[in-house]
Amino acid sequence: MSRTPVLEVNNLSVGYETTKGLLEAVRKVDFSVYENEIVGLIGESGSGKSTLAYALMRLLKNGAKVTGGSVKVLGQDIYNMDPETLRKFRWSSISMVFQSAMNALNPVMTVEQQIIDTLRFHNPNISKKAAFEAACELFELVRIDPSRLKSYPHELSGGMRQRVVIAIAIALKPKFVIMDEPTTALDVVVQKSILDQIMELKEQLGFSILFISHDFSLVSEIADRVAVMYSGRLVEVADSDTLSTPEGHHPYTEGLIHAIPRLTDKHTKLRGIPGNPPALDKIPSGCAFHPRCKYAEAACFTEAPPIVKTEHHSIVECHLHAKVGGARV
Ligand SMILES: Nc1ncnc2c1ncn2[C@@H]1O[C@H](COP(=O)(O)OP(=O)(O)OP(=O)(O)O)[C@@H](O)[C@H]1O
Repeated sequence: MSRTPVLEVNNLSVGYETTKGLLEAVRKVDFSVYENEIVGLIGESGSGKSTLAYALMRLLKNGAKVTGGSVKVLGQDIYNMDPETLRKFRWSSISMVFQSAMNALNPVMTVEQQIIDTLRFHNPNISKKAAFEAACELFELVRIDPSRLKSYPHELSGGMRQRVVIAIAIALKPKFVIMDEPTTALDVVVQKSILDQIMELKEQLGFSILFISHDFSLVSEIADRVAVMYSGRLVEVADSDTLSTPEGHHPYTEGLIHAIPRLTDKHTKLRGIPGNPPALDKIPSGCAFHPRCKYAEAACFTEAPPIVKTEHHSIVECHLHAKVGGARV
């Protein structure tokens, strides 16, 4: 069965202008997200997840720029769009839930005004009454009583604020939503209820999600597929079911799996990954993960690893997997 991609990323590189020159934080990344799919993007802090997300929205901040490759959303290359087409396309076809709700919302405007502004921005002719009704409907969708529309962001709880940000992201019924750590700042109970809600909204409205997080267990629970990022590269892309098997993965993925605390393993010591991810100006030669990899061999120090398909249905970028017979892709 052929699936329709909502996002196609080809050979994408993104760099930052720094005092040390242009340094790449995303390095030749390829992946797709299909209709109705949730793809999780995980990796330690600094692996390039947010840089990639902002590049997909064409919202890179000053000092950051795409240095190669392409991004297609619903078949359209967003870097070939003129500003007016992009303005209409963003939020109505692709939208984003940012990491911090407090930063995403304007503190001196009521949330009603912020939702109505989003609706008006794309449909200037919408009547006051229709915009208000649409805002009430959105609040009901994200399970906030519409009476709270008159509130300012600081008058709402953290969970409610994040729900408002989600309401704004889905206001124009986009087909693809990027969620950058949408629940990180919330306690686990609120986190769970927001995740359940995201899943419900996805079913109801039929959008695809790129869900960014550094929480491996959370991502493998909600995503259909998971992409693992390390030092600007996607080192493994696997079905979530495949990730429940601790073996057969990229050594970095294996390390992330072993670092997950499990309630049933009361007496098992957690095994973290030794060392830290490299700085952008100190990316190791060969495989960037080799200084932290317990399996590293001579080739890993000098040669870029091949991308191979493993018997566990993952695509991994690793010399080790190529050696044990994975098919190169
Ligand atoms: N404005 C900037 N100038 C230079 N380097 C930057 C800038 N912003 C981010 N970086 C670097 O780019 C790399 C990727 O950062 P990015 O924020 O995309 O990672 P991340 O995986 O999203 O991390 P986190 O989970 O902490 O948000 C890091 O090495 C970071 O230090």
